[in-house]
Amino acid sequence: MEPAAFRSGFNDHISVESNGGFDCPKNKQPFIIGVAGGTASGKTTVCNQIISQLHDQRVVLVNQDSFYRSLNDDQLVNVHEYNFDHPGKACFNTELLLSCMEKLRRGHPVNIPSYDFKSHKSIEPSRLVNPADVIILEGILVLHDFHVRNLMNMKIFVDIDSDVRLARRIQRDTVERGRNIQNVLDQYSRFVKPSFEEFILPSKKFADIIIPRGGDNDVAIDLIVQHILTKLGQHDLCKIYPNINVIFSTFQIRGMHTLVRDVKTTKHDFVFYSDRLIRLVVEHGLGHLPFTEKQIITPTGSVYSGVVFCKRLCGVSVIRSGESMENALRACCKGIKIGKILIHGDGKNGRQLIYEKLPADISSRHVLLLDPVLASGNSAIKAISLLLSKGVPETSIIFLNLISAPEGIHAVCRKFPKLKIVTSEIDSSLDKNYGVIPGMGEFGDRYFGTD
Ligand SMILES: Nc1ncnc2c1ncn2[C@@H]1O[C@H](COP(=O)(O)OP(=O)(O)O)[C@@H](O)[C@H]1O
Ligand SMILES: Nc1ccn([C@@H]2O[C@H](COP(=O)(O)O)[C@@H](O)[C@H]2O)c(=O)n1
Ligand SMILES: [Mg+2]
Repeated sequence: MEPAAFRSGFNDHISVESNGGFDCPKNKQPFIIGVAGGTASGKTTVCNQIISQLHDQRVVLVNQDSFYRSLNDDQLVNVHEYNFDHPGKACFNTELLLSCMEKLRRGHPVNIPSYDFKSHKSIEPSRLVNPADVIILEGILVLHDFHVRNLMNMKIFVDIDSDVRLARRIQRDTVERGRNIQNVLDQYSRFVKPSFEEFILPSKKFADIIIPRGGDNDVAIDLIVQHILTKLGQHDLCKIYPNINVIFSTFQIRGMHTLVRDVKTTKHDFVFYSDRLIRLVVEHGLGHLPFTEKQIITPTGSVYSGVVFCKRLCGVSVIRSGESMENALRACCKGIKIGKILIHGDGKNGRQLIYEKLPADISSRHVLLLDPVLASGNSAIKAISLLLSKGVPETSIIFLNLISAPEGIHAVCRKFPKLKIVTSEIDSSLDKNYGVIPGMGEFGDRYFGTD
């Protein structure tokens, strides 16, 4: 089965032939967005907002600025004579840009040059960019060049009044790019403004979406994000199933995922970072338990209106991977009872319950079901069915895991709409062996060192 991110028919107006015979089947290509606009219109700001709202997706940003050619010594002496806003070959290395985009589109990692606006040169180190489901290409002239434009599935033009842009450019270039006001104004009137009028503004006609007010336009950004999610087929999971809770993604969490998902990560690091992620998921899951209000007196004699933790809890781990989550649960809930379930069966084969040992009074407890990976959902369904047969109400079950595949979410949530799932990331799909993609491999083997 193809990953969900690639199954939704996006890129359907791009065929393999029309894009230079790329070796990737057309339904496996990433969604490419171009963001153009005049200098300081807010392109970078808009891109960052889109990226932060797409936090569960694999997104990369490529800047056209990275492909500025380094100035040589003669050019540097007369830098104020240089036109950085012209689409000609002398200014940008568009061939390199196209080749990097082509590699990313084929699913290969690329090294993107780093550009320094103060020295007007490419500098080391370059930036390693990994393939992603969404690639955003941003820059003043990305809609001008036919070949670059032709890469895009969605073309955006950020449109802001020129006065506002000039004011922002003066501020930015004097603060961040080592310029003085006179340089900025001279460059603006000699090169930036004429090139904007001749090349950039006319490229607006190629845009699918024009965003007035740039980064202030929350509605436009939200619509764009919803459209991308729809195209990725990831749109509705949290909306269709309100019982799914994905913990808020931060760079810390992305960093931990990067480590645990990396095939090169050592067992020691895998365990360390999995434990950190598990702890976050467990803490988040506990936040979904019912509570009662309580007022206490602080040492200052003041009244604090708080809550009391839910007391009747238990954990149930699905052997063997789920056992890796027990320590975090014990660390958060002193003396918690933990039951075990062993289920046999792989892939889409039927699941068999091999062993279970659950607290006798489980039906009167809230149950935290522990299993780090939700793949097809078959094991989870078996485990949840057992809990229900023991009299645990569906509403009293919180299923905690690190990664969930959309297939598993659909299967579990359709069958058990009243339980809660707490996860740290939703992945793209399952492969033909029912492994989660991109996934993290066989969790139990990596965690317990049996791989
Ligand atoms: N909506 C906004 N309100 C205020 N300042 C903004 C806004 N959007 C961008 N800026 C500022 O204007 C400058 C240019 O924005 P940037 O996103 O870098 O534009 P571009 O990438 O189009 O050149 C930056 O200093 C940025 O912080
Ligand atoms: N060495 C350079 C290279 C480029 N510029 C200016 O940068 C502008 C593009 O970046 P934005 O973030 O504003 O889109 C472009 O207008 C160039 O004039 C520069 O000043 N020095
Ligand atoms: Mg920018």
